[in-house]
Amino acid sequence: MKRIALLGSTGSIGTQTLDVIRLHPERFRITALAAGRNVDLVRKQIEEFSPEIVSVHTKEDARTLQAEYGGRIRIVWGHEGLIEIAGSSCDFLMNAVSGSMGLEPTLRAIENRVDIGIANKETLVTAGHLVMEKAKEHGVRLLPVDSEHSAIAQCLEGNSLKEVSRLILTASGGSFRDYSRSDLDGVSVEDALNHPNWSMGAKITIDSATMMNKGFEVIEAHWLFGIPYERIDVLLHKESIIHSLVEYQDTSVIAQLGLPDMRVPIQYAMTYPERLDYPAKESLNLWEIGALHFQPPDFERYRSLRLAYDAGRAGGSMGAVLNAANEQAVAMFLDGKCAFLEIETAVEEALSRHQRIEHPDLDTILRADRETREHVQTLIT
Ligand SMILES: NC(=O)C1=CN([C@@H]2O[C@H](COP(=O)(O)OP(=O)(O)OC[C@H]3O[C@@H](n4cnc5c(N)ncnc54)[C@H](OP(=O)(O)O)[C@@H]3O)[C@@H](O)[C@H]2O)C=CC1
Ligand SMILES: CC(=O)[C@@H](O)[C@H](O)COP(=O)(O)O
Ligand SMILES: [Mn+2]
Repeated sequence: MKRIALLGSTGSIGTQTLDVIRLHPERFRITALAAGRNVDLVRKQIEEFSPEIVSVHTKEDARTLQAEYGGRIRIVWGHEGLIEIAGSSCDFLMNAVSGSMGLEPTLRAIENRVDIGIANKETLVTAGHLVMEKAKEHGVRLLPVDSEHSAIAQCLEGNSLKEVSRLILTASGGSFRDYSRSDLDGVSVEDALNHPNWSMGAKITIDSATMMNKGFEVIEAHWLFGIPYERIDVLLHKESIIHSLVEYQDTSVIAQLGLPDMRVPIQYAMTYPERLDYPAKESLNLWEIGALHFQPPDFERYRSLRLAYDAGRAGGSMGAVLNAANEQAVAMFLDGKCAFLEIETAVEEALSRHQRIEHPDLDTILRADRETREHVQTLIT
């Protein structure tokens, strides 16, 4: 029985992780849950999964839940609560919170020597160097949950990284993939949230529409697989059937395919190196799909993708600034405080103003994150 702690239990990846656990009750048991503000859903999850410890965002919600559950469950709260869940007694941590708030819990779980299912890509964008170094030091595996990275890990199975010539990440193009740059002027939040292939949380759906999501995934792939940026490519593929590809030095290309369903990579991360049956399965019939389409990305149209490549290559503190500026600007777009195109303008401005720091430690990263958010607020308001 694998004991699972889950960060972000009320979100898109969190609820799908619980779906996987429901499919295999003999294999998995939830020991800890962490959520934000959705207390009604957390209550239902407590009733169904009987965790030993639960974290919520506010002290008030924690008090209410503690009064309801008495001594049966320990209720913690806030950022410290998330870190406590990551350090709790378990065999596997699924990190499915959104944003750089996932960084410190990831580092705590590594110290706790548990394998980590890493959905929270912002952790690696912000401080991939710290995370990978610490994971190596403590012998902890970071198992990719992101569909592209799960695909790459599957394409690498049984082969040597030394023989890889290129990683090719597929990209749907997001909600505005058929728009020209001038069409993006004044697009609404509602339209931006309408992803053609995937149902996901709001923040990643906006990242997908700007293609910052793909830029983040390039950085994520660099850290997870140790491949330099000049050998990581992005390929537009609007059907999201091929989840990514690996080219080997003999020019053979291995791809992983499947219908867009995040429960498949979630389950693979949780059972790796085994593959379990997927009882909810719907087979991929390529004849039903008909045709698959491919296009190279236009870096002028998708400027965020270029910004991410540049920040990744520059390294040091640039990833933290890229992520924090983007998080702040996306939150403001979702709140109706700025236009869609202002997201990338704010990120570009934050990156150009920042004095790059070579080997930032955790405090330096957290300071860069905080200062960048403050700076973006002044840029937009
Ligand atoms: N969704 C997807 O298909 C994919 C997601 N990812 C990555 O996975 C991560 C999660 O994405 P997704 O599931 O879509 O995001 P969601 O927005 O759907 O979920 C975010 C989760 O984090 C919780 N949360 C928010 N604020 C806080 C806080 N202050 N303290 C503690 N918990 C908090 C939310 O709780 P609450 O709702 O209770 O407030 C919710 O449980 C992201 O990094 C994303 O990039 C990667 C690939 C695919
Ligand atoms: C499901 C998943 O992994 C998302 O990150 C997805 O990749 C978003 O799609 P695009 O960024 O390709 O639009
Ligand atoms: Mn992805």
